[in-house]
Amino acid sequence: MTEAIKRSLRHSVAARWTSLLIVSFTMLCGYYVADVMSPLKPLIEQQLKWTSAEYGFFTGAYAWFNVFLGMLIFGGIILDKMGARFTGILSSALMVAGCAVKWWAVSTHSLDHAVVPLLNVKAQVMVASLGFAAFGVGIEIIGVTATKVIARWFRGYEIALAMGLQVGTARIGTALALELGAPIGAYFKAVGAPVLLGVILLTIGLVAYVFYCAMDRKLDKTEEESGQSSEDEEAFRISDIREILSIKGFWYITILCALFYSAVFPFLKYAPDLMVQKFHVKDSWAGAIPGILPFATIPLTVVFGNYYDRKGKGASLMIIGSLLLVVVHFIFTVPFLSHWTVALAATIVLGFGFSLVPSAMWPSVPKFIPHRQLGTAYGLIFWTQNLVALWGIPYLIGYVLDRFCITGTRVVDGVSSPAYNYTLPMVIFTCLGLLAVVFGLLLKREDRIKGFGLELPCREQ
Ligand SMILES: C[C@H](NC(=O)[C@@H](N)CCCCN)C(=O)O
Repeated sequence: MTEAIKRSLRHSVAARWTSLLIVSFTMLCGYYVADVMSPLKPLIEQQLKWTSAEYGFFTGAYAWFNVFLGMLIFGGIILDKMGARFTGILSSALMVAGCAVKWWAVSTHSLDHAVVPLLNVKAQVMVASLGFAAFGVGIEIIGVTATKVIARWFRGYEIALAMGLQVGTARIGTALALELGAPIGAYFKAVGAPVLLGVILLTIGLVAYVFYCAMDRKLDKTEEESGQSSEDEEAFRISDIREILSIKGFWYITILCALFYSAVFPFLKYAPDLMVQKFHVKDSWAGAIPGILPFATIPLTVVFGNYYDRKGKGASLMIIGSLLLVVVHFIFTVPFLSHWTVALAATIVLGFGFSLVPSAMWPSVPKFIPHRQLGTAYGLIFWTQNLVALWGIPYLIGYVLDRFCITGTRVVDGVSSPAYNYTLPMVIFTCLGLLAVVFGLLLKREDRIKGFGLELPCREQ
């Protein structure tokens, strides 16, 4: 056997980075579609005559199947049992199909005036929501798949930088959605136009992933030839779930993830309204300051990922990131700090927190979970995150706002809507951040006891 055959493909710099480029592109397309409806809310209300409650129903559909049908947990298990090629293609195809259904629902007139019996929900809202729910399964499972793919290719190399680059690239999708969604919709005078662009992007993402599959097959072959595939090929057993759940560090990182993202993702959903209600920003500029966040995280996630690779300190980075979150939310809580420049400065600091934690969290999991169980482990983490951060907390904040925070009525262009005091929701977000710090500290202590190596560099020196 020649030396060239003996070496696994993952030792090739070009192959490693090409694989990263391809899966990151597929993720970018997914994040575009995940966020493209947010800037379209006013157009949806004008053209499709959806109410805010209907928009909220649709937005929440993202997590329906993931959480209540346990699709994320099954997805992780399928990934470990069937591999990245099967799971990646399946989830990419699901994203395309889900987005196509959503596009059809918001573009057709055949659903006009139809209502779903018993549920009393407009048929258009329901069909769009079901499409979004299917898409939600696809994007979350491809997220787990991409993370496991990167862990495989970059083990012993720049794993945190690679994961940071993947998350940073995906956030370009979010930034594109926030920046381009409304102008495209307005230009074509159709909510469906930016969604159709999403279907096209996802189809290109699927084709790109098919190319990745060829590389993955080649990687399998070279790993086999070089005798490095034993761990990966050991079959996944259902009892592995028990094994994963018996690791205290796994629980700490899962709870930290749920708490941290609960103080970020739902906050972002309400941030434009907070800007208007507390910081007296004009309605038409409501999204301008929160919109800075994805841009700030794109380079920062990469910088902190690179730092983790070279210097380590993963648990400390997660604690610092969570602390920044506490500081930012506390600033948003203080009633007299209401100048827009305060909001701008706080959002920039939030960008640091929102980069520090993801760039240290995701590459830390392979330090204490074996590769063959990684899909299941990430699936369980994402499931908990979906349950708490993408479904439970947004619902709780909406309830708290309606029940305890209405202070009067705002009238804009002759249209009246409730005026809210955001102090209580911001106290909740601050507490979530504080709890995230506590679980970060617990994780760091567990790392010291068990020696996971979270404070050590990821890159073999
Ligand atoms: C890597 C991580 N991904 C997630 O948290 C996903 N479960 C949610 C994706 C939401 C897309 N707007 C991240 O994005 O930090």
